[in-house]
Amino acid sequence: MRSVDFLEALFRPPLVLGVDPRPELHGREPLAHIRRYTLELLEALASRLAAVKFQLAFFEAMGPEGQELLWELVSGARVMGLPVIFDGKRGDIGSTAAAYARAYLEAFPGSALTANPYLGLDALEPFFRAASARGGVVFVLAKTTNPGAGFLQDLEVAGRPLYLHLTEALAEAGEAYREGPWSRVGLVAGATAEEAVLAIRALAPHAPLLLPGVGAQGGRPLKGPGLLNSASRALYYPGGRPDLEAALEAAEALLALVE
Ligand SMILES: O=C(O)c1cc(=O)[nH]c(=O)n1[C@@H]1O[C@H](COP(=O)(O)O)[C@@H](O)[C@H]1O
Repeated sequence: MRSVDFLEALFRPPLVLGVDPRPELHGREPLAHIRRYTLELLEALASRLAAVKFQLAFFEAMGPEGQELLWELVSGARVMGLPVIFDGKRGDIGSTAAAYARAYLEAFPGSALTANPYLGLDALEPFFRAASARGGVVFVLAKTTNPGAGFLQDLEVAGRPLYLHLTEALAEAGEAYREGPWSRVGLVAGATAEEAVLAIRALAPHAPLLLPGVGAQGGRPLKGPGLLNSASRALYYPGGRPDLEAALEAAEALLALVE
């Protein structure tokens, strides 16, 4: 039996803490402060979260020490039994995708990775296989929160937007990776576009849905099976700075809308 499985996140409180650390908000020894603040936050919030989502770009931007910090925080979350999402939006030809899959889904069994579908389904298969073998989940971008997302995602093809064609194809591909009610092929749908979330859910009833954009980007949390509401700045920097007490209050306020 596997000791950790990301699908368990779907049975926890439906809130994801996004960790996107900005060193300029952490004083004179920023990395040490980020380490301490994040671990305290995770400890205080662990039982109230579905998962923690580490945005890889912010750690990469801190150089080699940032990478080290990331691994320490990932280890901390795992020790606390908190499921981890690596937000890397990876996507490349199959052989390279397989290397990304090794780096995240295989090295950290029971975790999730965000993926970019632009290269096609064959390029996503290594992620799906690794997730399936190691108790993970892949969240594929379907409908994103950025203002220009519609340029490709809403493109009308055969009478409906491209993101729904993608959703249908991924729901079909995800059937091979379904265990009970949930597939290991999940989708990302911005909480900023509620109608799109509902349309995606209708076409992909077995896909776990990651809903970013809660709070800072104007999205509000949505309630429903398999919906994971994700907030980064609104939870990690409530009021624009690190603040443990305010973060706990923000988490409870968001959860009150969906529990
Ligand atoms: O995959 C994501 O998490 C994601 C997808 C998307 O469509 N929009 C989006 O904002 N995100 C990520 O979610 C986080 C949003 O941060 P906040 O706006 O501070 O909550 C960032 O880490 C983004 O990279």
